[in-house]
Amino acid sequence: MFSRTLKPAASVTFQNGFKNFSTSSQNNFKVVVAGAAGGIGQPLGLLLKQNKLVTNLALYDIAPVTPGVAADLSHMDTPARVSGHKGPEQLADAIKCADVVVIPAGVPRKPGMTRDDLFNTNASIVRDLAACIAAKAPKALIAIITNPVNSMVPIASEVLKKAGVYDPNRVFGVTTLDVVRAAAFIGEINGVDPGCVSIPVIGGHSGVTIIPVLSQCEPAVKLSDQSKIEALTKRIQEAGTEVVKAKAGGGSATLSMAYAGARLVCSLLRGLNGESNVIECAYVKSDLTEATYFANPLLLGKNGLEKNLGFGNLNGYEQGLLKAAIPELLKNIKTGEDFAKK
Ligand SMILES: NC(=O)c1ccc[n+]([C@@H]2O[C@H](COP(=O)([O-])OP(=O)(O)OC[C@H]3O[C@@H](n4cnc5c(N)ncnc54)[C@H](O)[C@@H]3O)[C@@H](O)[C@H]2O)c1
Ligand SMILES: O=C(O)C[C@H](O)C(=O)O
Repeated sequence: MFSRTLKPAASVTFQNGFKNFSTSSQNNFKVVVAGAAGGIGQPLGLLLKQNKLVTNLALYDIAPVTPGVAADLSHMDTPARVSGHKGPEQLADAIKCADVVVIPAGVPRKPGMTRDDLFNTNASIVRDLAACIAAKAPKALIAIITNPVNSMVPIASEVLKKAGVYDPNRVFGVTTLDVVRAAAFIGEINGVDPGCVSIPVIGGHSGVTIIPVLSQCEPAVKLSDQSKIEALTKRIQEAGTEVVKAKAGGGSATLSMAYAGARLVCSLLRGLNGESNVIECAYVKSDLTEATYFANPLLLGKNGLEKNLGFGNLNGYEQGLLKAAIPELLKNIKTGEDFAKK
C-alpha cells in the first residue's frame, strides 16, 4: 500500500483508502447504502461488495428495482452477505446494527442547477434517514453524499442532537471526490500516477467552498505561473458542473463518486478496525474557522474522527479563497440547521 504525505497540516501520512486487503482484526462490519439503486448507489454497492472488511452489505432504496440490485450483487463470489430493503417499512431492518451508513439518496443536478437547488427535495430525505439511524444504529458512522452536502450534514447532526445521540465524531460529509479529482488533474499536469499525489481539499463541497490547497501538494504542482494555479483551482471547484454539463440532463457524477465514496467508507472501516494513520478529508463539525462545519484532513479511528488535523499554512491566494468560502458555508449551514429545527 502506498502512502501519501500531507504537508504541512501535521506531517501525517495520507493513505489511499480504496483498497482490498485482508486483515487479522475485526473484519466484520455491516455497511448500509441508503439510495442503493441509484446512479451512485449501484456502483458503490459493487465496490463495497468487494471490500473484505464488509461482512454485511445492506442495500436500501425506495425504488422497485432494489431487491433486484441486491440479488444481482449477491451472486458475486466475495464474502459480504447482501440484503435488499425496499421502502420505508424496510428501512429500520436495513439500518439496525449498522457500523457505517453511507447516504447517496436524493436527486442529482441537471444543467443550469446549483447544488442548493436540490435542497428542498433532499433535505427531508436526509432528515428521515438520520432519524432512523438515531433510533436503530445510534453509534453508526454516517457518510453523507447527498447534495447540498454543506447543508445536509448540519441537518443530520441536528436530528441526531434532538434524539440525544449526536456524536460529532461520527457524522461526515463526503468531499472525497474533490480530493480524487484534484489528484487526477494534478497527476495529468505533472505526468505522474495520480495515486501518488497528495493534495488536501478543504472547506465544503460546492463552488467557492471547495478549496484545493495546491501549495501543500506533494509532489509540488508543476505550474509556475499564478494564472495557471488559479485556472486549476477553478477547474477543481467546477468539476461537478463539468460532469453535469457533459451528461446533458442525464444526472451528475456517479462512477467517480462511487469510487470516491467506496474509498471513504473503506477508510472509515479501517479506522474502526484499529488501523493507524488512516487519513481522509471530510466535512465535519469544526471549530477551526467561523464556519461550524468544515472539511480538511482528519485522522480516523475506532470512534470515527480521532483527531482533526487542521489545514496548516495557506498562501495568500488560498487565504483569499478561504475568506470567500466562509460566508457561503455559514449560509449553507444555517439553511440546514433552520430546516432541521422546524
Ligand atoms: N458529495 C458528492 O461529491 C456528490 C457527488 C455526486 C453526486 N452527489 C449527490 O448524490 C445524490 C445522488 O446522486 P445519484 O446520481 O445517485 O442520483 P440518482 O437519482 O441516480 O439516485 C438517487 C437514488 O436515491 C433514491 N432515493 C430517493 N429518495 C430516497 C429515500 N427517501 N430513501 C432512499 N433512497 C431514496 C432514488 O430512488 C435513487 O435510486 C445527489 O444528491 C447528488 O447531487 C454528491
Ligand atoms: O456536481 C454535482 O451536482 C454532483 C457532485 O456534487 C459533484 O461534485 O460531482
